[in-house]
Amino acid sequence: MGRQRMAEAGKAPKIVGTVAELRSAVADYRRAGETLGFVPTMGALHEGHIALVKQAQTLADRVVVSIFVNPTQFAPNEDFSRYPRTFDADVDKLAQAGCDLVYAPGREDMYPAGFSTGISIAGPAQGLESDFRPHFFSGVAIVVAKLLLQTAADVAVFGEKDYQQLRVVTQMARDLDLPVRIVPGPTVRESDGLALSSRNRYLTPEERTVAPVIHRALTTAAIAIKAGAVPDAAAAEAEATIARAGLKVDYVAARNAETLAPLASPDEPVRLLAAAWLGTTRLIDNIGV
Ligand SMILES: Nc1ncnc2c1ncn2[C@@H]1O[C@H](COP(=O)(O)OP(=O)(O)OP(=O)(O)O)[C@@H](O)[C@H]1O
Ligand SMILES: CC(C)(CO)[C@@H](O)C(=O)[O-]
Ligand code: BAL
Repeated sequence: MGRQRMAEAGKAPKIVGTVAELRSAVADYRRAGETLGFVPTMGALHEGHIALVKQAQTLADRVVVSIFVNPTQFAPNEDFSRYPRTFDADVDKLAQAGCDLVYAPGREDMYPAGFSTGISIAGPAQGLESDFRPHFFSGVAIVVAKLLLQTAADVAVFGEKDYQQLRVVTQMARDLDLPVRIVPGPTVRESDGLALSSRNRYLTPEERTVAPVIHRALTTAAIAIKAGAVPDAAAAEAEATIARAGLKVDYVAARNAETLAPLASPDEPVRLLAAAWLGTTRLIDNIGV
């Protein structure tokens, strides 16, 4: 797939809110013989999201971005109600990026009364995030499956920042024969290494100065593993570093980079993944070895 026609940067994208409007806009692209790229988001867009849009533009002729804060992936005690909602600013950023179409469904469009279907995933969904957010991947799976079926995109870009989510979505697309290519987008970071995240705006100025410790500790561990350290020992060392900086660690783990299973042999590809609380903000990050 090559990009034949780029939406004009600065031109407002078309905004649709229902599946019928979305399908009609996508049908126009299809009639013109154009391919479709997709970037699902929960809004509060930052440069990490925009990088995914730009990547999708290199993979398809048209790009649709969804903005939907998905209630089914939040537990009742989590931050659904205070999750940042910045729709107008998001659309401005997408216009600057040359995004063609914004899909912003309402809750009742995605989950009408009587909605009864679920998707349960084992494999890469087991452990890590699931140990601390047991509801999370069933919520992500159902909304991503719906979004992929609604957009009928050829290719969808997911950020490596949410690495386990990327692996889970890749597995689901394969298992369900979804006719879409799932492509990873590299993590965009601040200059001090902190991964861009919509939730970073919850951090106080003091917490913000501490937050890069996660990336620093993972980087140190990755270097140690490359130099021959035992991955689990390097992960434990990173966990201690992050805890010493005052964070409450959910996990730091070295896992098989593809299956996310615990490591069983020395020649597996390794991914280091971490989640930790800084005050009331939960941060996640990961790095390849
Ligand atoms: N720093 C980043 N670099 C690359 N992709 C990212 C980055 N942050 C988020 N993404 C990706 O953007 C997509 C939408 O994510 P989402 O809207 O949840 O943003 P977020 O910043 O991850 O928010 P949150 O703080 O809720 O985790 C996901 O595929 C996610 O992995
Ligand atoms: C993929 C996603 C948009 C599903 O709600 C969300 O989990 C996210 O923003 O990473
Ligand atoms: N970026 C992942 C979405 C979530 O944490 O709910």
